[in-house]
Amino acid sequence: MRDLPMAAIRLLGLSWRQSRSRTATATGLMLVSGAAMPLAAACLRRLIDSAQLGRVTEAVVAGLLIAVLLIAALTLAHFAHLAYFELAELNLLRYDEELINLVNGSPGLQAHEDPAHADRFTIVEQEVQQTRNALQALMSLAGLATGMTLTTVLLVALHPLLLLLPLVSIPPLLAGRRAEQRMDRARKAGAAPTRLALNLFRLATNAGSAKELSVLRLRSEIRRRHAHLWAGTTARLWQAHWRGALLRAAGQLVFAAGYVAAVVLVVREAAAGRSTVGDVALVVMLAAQVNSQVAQVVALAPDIQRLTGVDRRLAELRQAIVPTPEIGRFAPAPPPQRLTRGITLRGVSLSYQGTLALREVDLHLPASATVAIVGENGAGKTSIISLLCGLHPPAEGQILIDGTPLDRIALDAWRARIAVGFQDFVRYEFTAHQSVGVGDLPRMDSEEAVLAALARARVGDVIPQLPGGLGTRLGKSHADGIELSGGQWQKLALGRAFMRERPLLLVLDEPTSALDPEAEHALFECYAAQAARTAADGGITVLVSHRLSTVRVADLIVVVSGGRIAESGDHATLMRKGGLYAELYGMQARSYR
Ligand SMILES: Nc1ncnc2c1ncn2[C@@H]1O[C@H](COP(=O)(O)OP(=O)(O)OP(=O)(O)O)[C@@H](O)[C@H]1O
Repeated sequence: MRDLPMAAIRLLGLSWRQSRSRTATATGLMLVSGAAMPLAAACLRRLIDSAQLGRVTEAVVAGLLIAVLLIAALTLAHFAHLAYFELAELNLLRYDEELINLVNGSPGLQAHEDPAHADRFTIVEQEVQQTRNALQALMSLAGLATGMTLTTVLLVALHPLLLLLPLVSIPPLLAGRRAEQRMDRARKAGAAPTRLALNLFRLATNAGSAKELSVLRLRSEIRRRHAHLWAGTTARLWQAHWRGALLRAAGQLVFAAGYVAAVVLVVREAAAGRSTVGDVALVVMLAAQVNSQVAQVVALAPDIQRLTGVDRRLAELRQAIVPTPEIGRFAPAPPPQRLTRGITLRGVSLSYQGTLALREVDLHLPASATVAIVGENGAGKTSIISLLCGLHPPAEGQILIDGTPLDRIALDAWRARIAVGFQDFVRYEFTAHQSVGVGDLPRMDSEEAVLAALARARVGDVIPQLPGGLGTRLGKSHADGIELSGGQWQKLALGRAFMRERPLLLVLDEPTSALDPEAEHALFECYAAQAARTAADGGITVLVSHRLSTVRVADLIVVVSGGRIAESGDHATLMRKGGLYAELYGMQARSYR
């Protein structure tokens, strides 16, 4: 409860910053609309008493005022709605921007991979939508507070005991709060299964997984798991809803008893001749208003109380984002213009949520070299790439770029000198031009740069296959979007990787896995050419591959096994050594025969 005022102030503060005129208009209209009904009741008393005393003019003025106030009570809230509806949309946009920034706020990928963080994000993502209702509820509450204050003043002026009438409105509020806490707990407990169920839903409806699900006949198994998770979450929510409804009903009953007592009290006062007929009418009308005011507050309470949940979880999310590591006494250095020595990993270990994926890796990638990283699935190849790109900090050891530790180099500037084609590349549902162009944002709009990158990557043949050429919209999020094959998407990703012209590090992580052998062959020729361009700046080309025959031309082949460097050297040296590489190479050569 203590957090509620702060959460409300923060939401109103955000609204004020988004649009002062809309906030002021909505609040002003709601305040007037809230005051209108109690004022109309006061005018009614004046009308009845004046009519009894034969004061016609006074009675007519009171009657006209009642009409104006009723119109205000009935219409102003609608005009206020127009203003706060727009405000709520502006707020949502701001929250979305903040969430995008928060999720991408840490320098590495740890925030994305932490399951607790993912849970919190899932909840916040859903709950910020509720700030729309919370803002409406806060505005309505401002009007109600004005109305309730006026009502209380008018009631107390008639009889001090009538002050108890608004007080008996507190039990329903407390009951509402308890009910909402139950719902909050149920939602929190259901976040992880909901995430799993959504994942299964996406799997079951995603075109990409349709083939595999059909062939493996997994559909009913996925449906069964999805239904099971969903049923568990729904049952928990339903139970919390049901108990909450009982609590709220008990609170309302307490108020109903107080209302009956107030009406009886006023009728007795009138019978004793201590009040006028107008006073009786006033109390009957105000008591009914208190009833409806409290009912409205109780109805609004869940929306407002939910605001504390959103606010708290947003604060937790902000705190959970790992701040950019302190550089301490070192100012971040720019990356070198060109590499002269190369990149060195010294005693480097990497862990994912406490599990070691790389152990004590010592490795030197010489400037201008073409390096191949090979090894079995899960050996740790992509983990090495991730370290080089600064996506994960090493748990131990150092990465040196021409002798300067990577953690002392400005990360954004280092990444700007990397060109990369990831194994799990992104399928940007933009135009084909943009999907390639985003590989080098400053030159994104240049058709010449995009075509040159596609040519360097030797994947230019993908463009004539598209109905609208470079302008073709890709993916199903566009009504006229074209879906591409896995290989076509990968070709665009490769073009993207070749957009940056002079990278210090060009990484191609299994770039040919979805391509046909002909495309693969063309590509490897191209790697050699690209490596020569990159090498002019001392740039290093790193290629991760499972196909050993294609990497034999590399200057340095690094064999990774079980998170360690098993051996390294050029093809001839490694074959002479007769170790793991020679064994794997022999096996692959035999299987291709
Ligand atoms: N984000 C992650 N969170 C947790 N564990 C991870 C993550 N990424 C990789 N791992 C684990 O780290 C180990 C090394 O994975 P990595 O992706 O580096 O292997 P790889 O050699 O590139 O494999 P592949 O050839 O299958 O792509 C594996 O055991 C993997 O399960």
